[in-house]
Amino acid sequence: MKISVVGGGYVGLVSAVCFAELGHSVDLIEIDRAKCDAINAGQPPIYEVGLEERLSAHAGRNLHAYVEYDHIKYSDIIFICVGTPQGPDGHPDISNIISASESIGRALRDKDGTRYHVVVVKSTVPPGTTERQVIPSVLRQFGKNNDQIGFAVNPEFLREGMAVWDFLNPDRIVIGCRKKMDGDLVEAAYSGINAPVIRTGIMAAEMIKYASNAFLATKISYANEIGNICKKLGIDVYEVMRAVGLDRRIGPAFLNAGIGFGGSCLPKDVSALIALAEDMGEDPILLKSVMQINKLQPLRLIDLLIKRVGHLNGKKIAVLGLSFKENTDDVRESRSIVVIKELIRRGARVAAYDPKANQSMKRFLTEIDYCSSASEALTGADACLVMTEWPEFAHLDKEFDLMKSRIVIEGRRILSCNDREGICW
Ligand SMILES: NC(=O)C1=CN([C@@H]2O[C@H](COP(=O)(O)OP(=O)(O)OC[C@H]3O[C@@H](n4cnc5c(N)ncnc54)[C@H](O)[C@@H]3O)[C@@H](O)[C@H]2O)C=CC1
Ligand SMILES: O=C(O)[C@H]1O[C@H](OP(=O)(O)OP(=O)(O)OC[C@H]2O[C@@H](n3ccc(=O)[nH]c3=O)[C@H](O)[C@@H]2O)[C@H](O)[C@@H](O)[C@@H]1O
Repeated sequence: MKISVVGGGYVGLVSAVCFAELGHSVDLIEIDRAKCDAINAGQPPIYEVGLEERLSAHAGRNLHAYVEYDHIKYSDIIFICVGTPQGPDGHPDISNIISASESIGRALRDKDGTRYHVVVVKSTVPPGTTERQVIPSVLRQFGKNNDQIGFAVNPEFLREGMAVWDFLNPDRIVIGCRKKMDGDLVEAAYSGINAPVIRTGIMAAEMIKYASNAFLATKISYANEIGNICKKLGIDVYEVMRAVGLDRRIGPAFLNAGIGFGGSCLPKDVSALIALAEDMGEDPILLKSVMQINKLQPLRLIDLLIKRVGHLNGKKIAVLGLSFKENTDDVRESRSIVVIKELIRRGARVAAYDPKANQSMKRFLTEIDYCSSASEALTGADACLVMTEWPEFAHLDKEFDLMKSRIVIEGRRILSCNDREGICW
């Protein structure tokens, strides 16, 4: 099949590479020329496990990146994967979606012949967006026989850090469409992947994505609330949740308590669902509490730190982990940003280290020392905060002896050292 993917970020680039891996011929449209050039050179502009090898195997062969939209007229399917960042009022900003839709409509207007195309929204968009915004934007620009274009929604469920594996091994593939043949075409793009395919209407597919992310966020805030109660009682919440998660009706995933959820999606998508509900006169009490717990959780870490070291003015605090989770260089909505800002506000000197995300964090925080190893950050530190579950942090132990005093607080549980002297969470 000929497939176009619009947007070469975490979702777009991973989807493009994986569709190429499945044997399709893929054109990727990315408006950022530097990213586009890097992709054509086989260099992913983002870090994802397994992405670089696969991209270099397909770039210039059955995967080509372009800044212009011209090539999409040869595609059977066009996946929209542009960003939908959070807007100021909680609603997502869908301006990239509208501009991509208009560009698609314009590019298809110039096509010859009667090739049929399905435009598929893979980006996360509020229910109603495809029907009310995407379809009219494409068709207005296309301006010809509407029978030549179909539409579908195919939300993406990959996790950063596991993106390639998740794309190729999904728990389910959700396809929402009006016409059966449009969904059949999208389904054919995934042939070779073994997963249940759920066929729905367009709005239900959009909603499935929000309902899934909101539920994951709810599990985390629930674990954090139980964790906060456990802490007061001197109980280990990890021990509790391990047993709770063995109930098959609950499941073990997403019950790790700590500093809360970050990233470009869970906070944004829960906020979008809250805004959507409020637009319709609903008061989404549960979802608002999920966000409230998540907002307060990183500040509890600072309280704990102050209890251990007293005031922070002039103290050196080592921060291990800057990305919002392990195995990614993405720092969007990372809990480390909130925590570091609070440390700085209280006069602390911050020495930070991340295996992959030092560079990306430099765009958000300039007033801290970026270190090239955990040992460098720990040397002479008054205390250490472990913020991300990077596997390389699991084995830290004697490195903590480089500190002025061995005060280590785990914002996320990762350390496996035998000597837990001075370590708490
Ligand atoms: N990051 C993730 O793990 C996941 C994200 N999603 C959703 O997928 C969508 C994309 O997310 P990310 O890949 O993280 O975003 P991103 O910000 O990493 O990438 C978006 C890319 O689209 C490009 N772009 C913007 N406007 C464009 C246009 N008009 N034409 C061509 N390219 C354009 C940007 O330059 C950027 O490279 C969002 O709706 C997000 O909520 C869904 C599942 C997982
Ligand atoms: O829509 C999206 O963008 C994606 O959002 C999340 O994926 P992602 O944000 O990449 O990462 P997660 O593994 O979900 O972690 C999100 C945050 O929650 C935190 N988390 C996760 C699990 C847990 O038990 N506790 C916890 O605090 C992580 O450390 C991280 O900060 C979802 O897991 C994906 O299914 C979805 O496709």
